[in-house]
Amino acid sequence: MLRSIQSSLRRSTTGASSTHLLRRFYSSDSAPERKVAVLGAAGGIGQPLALLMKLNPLVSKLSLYDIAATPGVAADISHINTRSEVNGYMGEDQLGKALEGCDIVIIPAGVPRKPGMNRDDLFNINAGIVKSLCTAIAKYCPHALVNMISNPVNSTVPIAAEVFKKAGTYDEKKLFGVTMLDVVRAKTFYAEKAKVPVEGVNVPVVGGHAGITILPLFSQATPQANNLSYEDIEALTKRTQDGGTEVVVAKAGMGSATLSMAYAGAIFADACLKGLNGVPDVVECSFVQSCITELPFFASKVRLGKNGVEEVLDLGPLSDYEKQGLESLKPELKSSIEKGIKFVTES
Ligand SMILES: NC(=O)c1ccc[n+]([C@@H]2O[C@H](COP(=O)([O-])OP(=O)(O)OC[C@H]3O[C@@H](n4cnc5c(N)ncnc54)[C@H](O)[C@@H]3O)[C@@H](O)[C@H]2O)c1
Ligand SMILES: O=C(O)C[C@H](O)C(=O)O
Repeated sequence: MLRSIQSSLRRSTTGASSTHLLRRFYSSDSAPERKVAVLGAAGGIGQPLALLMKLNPLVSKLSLYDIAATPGVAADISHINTRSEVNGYMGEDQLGKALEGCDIVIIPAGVPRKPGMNRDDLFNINAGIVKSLCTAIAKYCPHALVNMISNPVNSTVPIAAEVFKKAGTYDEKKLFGVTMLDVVRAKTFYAEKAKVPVEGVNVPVVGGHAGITILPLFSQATPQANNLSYEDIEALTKRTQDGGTEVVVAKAGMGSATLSMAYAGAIFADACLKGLNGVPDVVECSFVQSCITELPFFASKVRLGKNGVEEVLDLGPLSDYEKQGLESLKPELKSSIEKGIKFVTES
C-alpha cells in the first residue's frame, strides 16, 4: 500500500519514463536533502498533505507549522517508517525555525468556504494570514519555492508577489498558485464521461482558480475521445469550474475539499521537488507570473526545473468554445489579481 502511494507520487505528466528515471537516480539513498514546510499543517488539508509529504522519498526534513495543534500532528506522523525527519512548530515565535533552510513551503493556512460563499468571501481573513506568512518566508527562506493553496488563489498569489517585492526577495520563478486540483477533477470527470482509464488521462486547465476563471482545455485532453458531444464538453467544463462548490455543498458547512486537495498538493509539490532535483521534462499546470496573455498572472502548463519555473508554456490551439471562455474569464481574473496587489501596495 505504502509502496503504491509512493510510486503514484513519483508519477507525473511525464509518465512512466520519469518513474523509471527516479528509481534509477533518486532512490531515497541518493536523493539530495530537501526540507519541505507545510504552513497550516494541523488543518483539514494540512494533515493529509503532511502525511503524503511524509511518504515522499524526496523529502528529507518535513517541517509542520500551525498556530495550534502541530505538536500532536508532528508526533503522530513522525512514527511513520520513511526517510524524512519530522518537526512540529506552533505559534508565531516558532515560525522562523520552521522555515529556515526550506526548499519548498506549501501554504494551506486559512479559512475554507461554507455553502453560499464564493472564494473571494475568504479574502478579508486569508489575505492577512498569507501576507504575514510570506513576510516570514522572505526573511527566513527567501529562496524557497512557494506553493500557495490558500484561497482566493487568484488574489493570494499576487499578495505573495507584492510582499516579496517589498522585501526585495521576489523571484517570479519561485511562486506558484496551486491549481492542480482543477486538473485532478478535469481528469476524473473526463475519464468517467469518455469511459477511459483515468490513469492515462491528461487535461490542461488554464486561467485561474475560481468559477469561470477555471478553464479546462478538453480539446487538448489525451487520449482524445471521439464519443463526446459539444454538450458533453460544456457540461464537463461547468462541472470542473464548480468542482469546489460541489464538495462545499456536500460537506454542508464542514468546510471544502481537503483530501483531494491534499492529493493534488502532494502531486504538485512532488513535481517541484523533481524539478529542483534536475529530473527533465516535468510539466504541470500552475498559476504563475506569466506573459502568455495580457494578465500578469495566469495558470497554464509550466515546465519545472532547478530554479522553479523553467518555462511557461503557451496555451496551444483552442477550440472556439475555449477561446470564448478565455475572453470571458479575463475581467474577473484581472480584478482578483488587482485586489491582491492593492492589498499590499496600499497598506
Ligand atoms: N487551491 C486549492 O485548490 C484549494 C483547495 C481546497 C482548499 N483551499 C483553501 O485552503 C485553505 C485551507 O483549507 P482547510 O480546509 O485546510 O481549512 P482548515 O480550517 O481545516 O485548516 C486551516 C488551518 O490553517 C491554520 N491557520 C490559520 N491561520 C494560520 C496562520 N496564521 N499560520 C499558520 N496556520 C494558520 C488553522 O489553524 C488551520 O489548522 C482555505 O483557504 C481553502 O479555501 C484551496
Ligand atoms: O472550493 C473551495 O472553496 C476550495 C477549493 O478552492 C476547491 O476548489 O475545492
